[in-house]
Amino acid sequence: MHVVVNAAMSADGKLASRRREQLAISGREDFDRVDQLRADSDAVMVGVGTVLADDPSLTVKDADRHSARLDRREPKNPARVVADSRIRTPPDATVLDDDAETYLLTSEAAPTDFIEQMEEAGAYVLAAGEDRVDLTTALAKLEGEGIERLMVEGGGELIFSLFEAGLVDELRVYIGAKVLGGRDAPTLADGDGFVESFPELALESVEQVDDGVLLTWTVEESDS
Ligand SMILES: NC(=O)c1ccc[n+]([C@@H]2O[C@H](COP(=O)([O-])OP(=O)(O)OC[C@H]3O[C@@H](n4cnc5c(N)ncnc54)[C@H](O)[C@@H]3O)[C@@H](O)[C@H]2O)c1
Ligand SMILES: Nc1nc(=O)c(N)c(NC[C@H](O)[C@H](O)[C@H](O)COP(=O)(O)O)[nH]1
Repeated sequence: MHVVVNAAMSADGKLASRRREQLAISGREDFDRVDQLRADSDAVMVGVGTVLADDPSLTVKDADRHSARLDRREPKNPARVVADSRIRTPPDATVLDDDAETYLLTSEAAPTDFIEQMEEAGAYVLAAGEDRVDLTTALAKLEGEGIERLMVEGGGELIFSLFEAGLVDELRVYIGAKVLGGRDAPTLADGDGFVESFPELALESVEQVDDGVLLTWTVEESDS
């Protein structure tokens, strides 16, 4: 599986303000690029923190253009994937609508009645890990479902865990022309933070997009 993390951050490294509300950091051209990346992916993944904060749809917005470009007869949305250890996704969340398939990655700690509720809403529930989603096992299960190209849209907790597990192949960061501040505002990689060995990146490209910059990095193999 090829895993691309894509996120937009402010000039001071924040994914959102301290209120954790949906906030456009990207401009139009960058949102178009994200739409294309979604269209080119088999699935788009977020953590449940992003579902609770933004209620995203994670669908392709300009489906006609991308299906023509990809020579598809019918427009097709990528699957949606939510990392949600104990199932906090609300039953009326937009990611559970009929516009795309949705996989909910949970742990053994997820209550059975919540699992049933999600399945009734049409989601495929995959359990991996005891208290928290074991991302290595969960992504292997997704690969078994035919997902080869996975795009991760955040947030910072999920992105940190994916780096920690050594699962990220590529990082695309759009840096927008805003300063958000806030010591508790989410950043690109939150979690507990690394202290001894740090994921190393190789810069592939630097590009001006809108009034910001798009950085594309590949992730170096770790020695450990
Ligand atoms: N600017 C951007 O590109 C962008 C993208 C996505 C989200 N955001 C913002 O980020 C914020 C949400 O980010 P967040 O960090 O709070 O939440 P998140 O989306 O990273 O979700 C974290 C949650 O996922 C669940 N989870 C399950 N297994 C996990 C694992 N192994 N590791 C980590 N988490 C696991 C946990 O319940 C955890 O609390 C919102 O403010 C949203 O607007 C911004
Ligand atoms: N690329 C990007 N630029 C931004 O400025 C921004 N705020 C996000 N945020 C990502 C987050 O995951 C959002 O929740 C989804 O981008 C919403 O997706 P929908 O439009 O509902 O499909 N992403």
